[in-house]
Amino acid sequence: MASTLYTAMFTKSFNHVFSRRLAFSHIRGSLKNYSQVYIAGLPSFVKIVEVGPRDGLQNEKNIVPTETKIEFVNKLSESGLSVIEVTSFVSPKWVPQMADHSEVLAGIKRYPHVKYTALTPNLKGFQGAFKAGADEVAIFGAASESFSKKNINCSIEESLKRFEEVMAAAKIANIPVRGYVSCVLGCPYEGDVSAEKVAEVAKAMHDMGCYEISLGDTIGVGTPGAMCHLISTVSKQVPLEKLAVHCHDTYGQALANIFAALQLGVTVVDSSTAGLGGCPYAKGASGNVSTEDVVYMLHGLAIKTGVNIQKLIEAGHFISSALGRQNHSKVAIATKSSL
Ligand SMILES: CC(C)(COP(=O)([O-])OP(=O)([O-])OC[C@H]1O[C@@H](n2cnc3c(N)ncnc32)[C@H](O)[C@@H]1OP(=O)([O-])[O-])[C@@H](O)C(=O)NCCC(=O)NCCSC(=O)C[C@@](C)(O)CC(=O)[O-]
Repeated sequence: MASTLYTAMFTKSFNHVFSRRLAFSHIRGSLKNYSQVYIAGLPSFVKIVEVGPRDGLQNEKNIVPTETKIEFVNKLSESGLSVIEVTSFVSPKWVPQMADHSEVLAGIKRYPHVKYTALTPNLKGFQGAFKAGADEVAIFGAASESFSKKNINCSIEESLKRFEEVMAAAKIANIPVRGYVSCVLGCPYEGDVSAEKVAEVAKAMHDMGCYEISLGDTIGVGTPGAMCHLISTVSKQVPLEKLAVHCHDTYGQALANIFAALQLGVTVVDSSTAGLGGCPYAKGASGNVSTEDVVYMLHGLAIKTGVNIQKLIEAGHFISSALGRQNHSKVAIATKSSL
């Protein structure tokens, strides 16, 4: 079924329902004159959820100074992103890097076009995030029992009970809640994860009131076919317009997987500037797909994002140099070397 749908969409695309918007020749390294080609069936706008300050930094061994985190978030805000996941209110014993969550939220410049969000695994986390002024929070579960246990120290069922408490408090406080499901295309401990299990957990989180469900390929093992099967299966339980994809790029499949999801109607993509990241409880997981590369692809497909890619690249170079790391965005590397 998934493959039929996918083939149908591809055929439709290649039956030219694609057209060139700007016929400028592509100049390597240029961010202004790339060709824009519109392909039918793709959305006209994609919302980017920037997770660099949280997912990107949480795995850093050395504690990143709070001032650096604040400056990174401010630079990201200036790029036009509409959602920035700033930090997480988790146990500092589990993830010491996020222990300065409240200071970071207090120190950033707030732009009216940006929603500043935080991860909250339980009621204690929610209370902290609310007090610190997070605009939204996210609960995070998994489709794999072993990962749930390693990541948040409870079973899937127990996690859903904890999330109910967060949902109830968030409802009273009028704070929107996003839901993550991890290990949607594979688990570092269990291997294959069934799309039906993902759909079950996603439905539970949607039913309890999450306004959006982000499907996390935590260890980046998925391929476009698996992504199509996943989206087709989950969208039978959760409306397509409520789904987001969150792809790590461990096997270099992230952009292809995102493209596949867009073709099936997904319009929300999580990504991390400079391709930072990895989950401390997912051995072998590399960074998220880089926001610069996602935005470059989307703009090349004539899909609007509201993001100024040049400013994003600057934010990526800033954080990479602050961390003393190679920038993992191919677009950032290409444009830097061409200057
Ligand atoms: C969930 C817990 C807290 C359970 O951890 P626990 O040890 O089972 O918690 P507990 O309820 O038994 O409490 C133990 C201690 O932790 C404290 N505590 C309890 N809750 C909090 C809190 N919110 N903030 C601060 N402290 C907290 C609590 O007060 C107590 O303190 P003590 O009395 O020992 O001094 C722990 O497992 C945890 O913090 N896990 C977080 C792990 C994490 O952050 N992982 C990375 C994010 S998920 C991810 O990256 C995947 C994602 C979202 O990006 C999508 C994808 O890629 O797939």
